[in-house]
Amino acid sequence: MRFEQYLSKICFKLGNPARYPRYRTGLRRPNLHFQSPSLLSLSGFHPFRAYSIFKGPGALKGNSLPTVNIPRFLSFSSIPKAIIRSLRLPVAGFSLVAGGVAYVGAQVQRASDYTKDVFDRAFNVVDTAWDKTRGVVNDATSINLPEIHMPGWMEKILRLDEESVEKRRQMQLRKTLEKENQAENESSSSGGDDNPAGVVVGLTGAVASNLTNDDENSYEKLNEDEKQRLAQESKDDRMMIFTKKMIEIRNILHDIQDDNSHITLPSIVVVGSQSSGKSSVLEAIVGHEFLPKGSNMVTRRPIELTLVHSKETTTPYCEFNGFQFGQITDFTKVQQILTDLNMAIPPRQGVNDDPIRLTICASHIPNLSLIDLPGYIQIHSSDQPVDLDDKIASLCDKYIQEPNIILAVCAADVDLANSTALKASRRVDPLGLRTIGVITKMDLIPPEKAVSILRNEHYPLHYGYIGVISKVPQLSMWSRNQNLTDIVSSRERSYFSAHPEFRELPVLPMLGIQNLRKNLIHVLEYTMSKNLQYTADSIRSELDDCSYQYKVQYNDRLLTAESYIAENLDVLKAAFKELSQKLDKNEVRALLKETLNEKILDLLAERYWMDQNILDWTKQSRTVDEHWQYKLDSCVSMLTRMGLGRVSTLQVTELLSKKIEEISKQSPFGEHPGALQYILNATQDILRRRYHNTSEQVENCVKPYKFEVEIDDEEWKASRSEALVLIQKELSLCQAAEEKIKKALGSKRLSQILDFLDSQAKSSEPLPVAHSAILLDQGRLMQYLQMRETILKLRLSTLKSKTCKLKESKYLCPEIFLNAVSNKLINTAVLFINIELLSEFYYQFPRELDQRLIHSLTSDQLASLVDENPRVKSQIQLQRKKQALELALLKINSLAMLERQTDTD
Ligand SMILES: Nc1nc2c(ncn2[C@@H]2O[C@H](COP(=O)(O)OP(=O)(O)OP(=O)(O)O)[C@@H](O)[C@H]2O)c(=O)[nH]1
Repeated sequence: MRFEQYLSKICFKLGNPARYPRYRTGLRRPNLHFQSPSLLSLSGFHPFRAYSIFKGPGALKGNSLPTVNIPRFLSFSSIPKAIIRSLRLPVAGFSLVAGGVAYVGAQVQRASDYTKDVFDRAFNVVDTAWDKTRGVVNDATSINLPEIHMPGWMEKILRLDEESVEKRRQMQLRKTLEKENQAENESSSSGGDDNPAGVVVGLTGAVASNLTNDDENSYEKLNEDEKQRLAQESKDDRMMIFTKKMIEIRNILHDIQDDNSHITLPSIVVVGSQSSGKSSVLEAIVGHEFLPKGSNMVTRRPIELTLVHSKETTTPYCEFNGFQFGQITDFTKVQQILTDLNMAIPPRQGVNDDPIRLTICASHIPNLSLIDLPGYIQIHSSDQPVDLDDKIASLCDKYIQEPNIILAVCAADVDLANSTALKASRRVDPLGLRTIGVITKMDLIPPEKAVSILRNEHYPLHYGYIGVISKVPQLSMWSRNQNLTDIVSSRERSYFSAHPEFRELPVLPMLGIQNLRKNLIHVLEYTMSKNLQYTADSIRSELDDCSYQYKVQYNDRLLTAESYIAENLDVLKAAFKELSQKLDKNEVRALLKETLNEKILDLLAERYWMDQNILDWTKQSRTVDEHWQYKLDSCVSMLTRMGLGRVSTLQVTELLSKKIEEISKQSPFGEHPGALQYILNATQDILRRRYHNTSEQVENCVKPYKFEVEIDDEEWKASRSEALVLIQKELSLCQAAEEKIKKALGSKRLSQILDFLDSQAKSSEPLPVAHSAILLDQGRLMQYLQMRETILKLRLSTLKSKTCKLKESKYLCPEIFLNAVSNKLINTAVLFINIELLSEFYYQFPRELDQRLIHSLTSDQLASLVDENPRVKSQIQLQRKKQALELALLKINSLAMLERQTDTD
């Protein structure tokens, strides 16, 4: 190949072969593309520059060598029952007494604190277990649900309003009084960190041990109303905790769910016609205006809302899951983001089923999971798709399936018979068992008609209807921060109390946002609880499947992004070590030698072989006059002033970059373009940092040679041998080129062409052209090569002669002297390149890799790097899914276990 290029280059310039001092193309010139822009700018190397040397003597001037570039069967409220029923245990009597008295007594405070703590453990034991492996499912748990605090309910938990429990408590109390200490011990030993039920039993015992008869008497002193109020509060708190836990589980499962997943945890899905008042209802529930508003169908994507009750949160905040907006406390901003995200769906598309996930955390909101959907439409505008109504209907149908609860929002001023929401809900829930009807705009119809709708006579629903007046009033500047729920409730109270029709008892609980909120909490909790076992079974089944796949496909080998990258780094570092042993001083020397040999040959060709007197001078006179002295001195000057510092440093940096790229591509990082880029950047950065220093050092140290080069005999001898090899190689190349032309044209035709060219040269008149221009070019090239062969042979014989044995004959044997000079330059350059560049690079590179690929990357960056390899990506995804399912199962089992124990008791 090199040979063809060599020939083609010559042919390129064939018009005047005599202008080409060497027919070498400089192919051995390094292809120096240093990626650093700054170094590139230093380069100045042009791919065709090699030709410039053919442009005559002057062309070489200034040319240095190329430069180096997320009715229930068992109520959760039975969890505390479980505790009460556990009072049948010897220790239990104490516990119940303690529960009643805990509310009022000072001792109770200590007991209840302990109880909270232990119950927390009962619920959160899985959290602890999970903590050990957390990190892998960071994404699933990325919503930072606030820490669960048992808000006073554990202080009240033992005070249940159920008579049977109270009787049992009395009986058990008598039985167990004498065995107090023993019970305490037993209960203590029955508790365990890893068994939630055990923890419950343990905690009651622990509480019991802290209580006295005085405490019980205090509880007895409470009147019935007080007891009922406390019991209700306790229930509400329990529900809240349960729902929150379930929402947590839902969030864990959210990110790992795919099309094959059958696990669904219930949410409340809000459906209704456009402008029926869905957003107003949701905002009244949340207490803030945050949903997109406008006439042009502003809800185009499902909005999955997770409401998280957090007592400690003084300033409510929102988080968009899957976005890096952080915690947003300004609800106007939330509204703007939601509007933008919705409006990003072009009208031509209509709706999109990719949900926006938003979590709202506040002290005044319940734990709820709600989904807002685009409103059903009757007609579409010209820029909307003709089948938009179908698209919305099918999107809503997707969400209103079991086990979700349907919140069918109907405006009171529209006949219920025409409610699209009710029609849709009836299709999937014909008995109306999981549909709640919300009648908005109650203020727009006569009270008697409103009451008639609420009586649930025409379109009965299991959970009935709730009438609201949810219109959000125009808020003044100073009332903007006020809780919207309070404002709406207050306006509702004024309206409903002003109309006697609403004062009838059966109707009262069916009115107002507050009642709607309470109903939603109860229905969601009930539905979740009802589905608890089914959900647990689904998770278990999916986990089994997932574990099986993991074992079969990956032999249960744990893989994390960190460990994967670390392992690959080890492989790369091993290859790097090998490289550093190979690419040593000798390698650099060979590289520079090749470069300088090219330079010498170019100089010889230009300065000597093109000289018309070379043949005579070599054959006959061999005199050293000024002419020939000047030639050698200028060649030495060209060699020593070629910018060796820059050239050699760039060549070595280029070689290093190339080698690092090669070993990186051969390493497992070869399948990670992103990681490769980090590696290459690290390489470039180190080399860039070392470049200037090294090149300066080399340049400074070769400076003396610009003025004087002293050669000893040994050096001369070695250089002579090398020069012979060099010229011999050049001769071989020349002969091979001739042979090639001969083969291509044939001997006969070639000699005809050569004869013609000879005759033409001798004739004063132009001869008739007997050959094509291409053939004539080939002939001229042949003449040129033959002449060069002759010169090279003569030079070889001179170099072999006695004359060239002595260093004093340097002007007669320039090839040897130039070779000796190049050796001196190379030795100096190699010395400093080795110290300033190679050693430093070999030290810094592995450390730079650790820094860039381990220490500096965020977990997201790390994950996206690892995901570049589809095989590893699917392994980590399956592993993440497995771990998320395990966590979800642990959490749901802890809830189910407490319920089962209560049932057994
Ligand atoms: N009088 C009265 N107006 C209400 C009531 N609830 C909502 N509105 C008004 O009805 C209009 C539509 O309310 P939205 O809450 O935006 O209805 P929507 O169903 O969310 O509308 P889309 O998102 O467009 O489907 C707004 O002008 C509200 O102010 C209400 O109880 N009484």
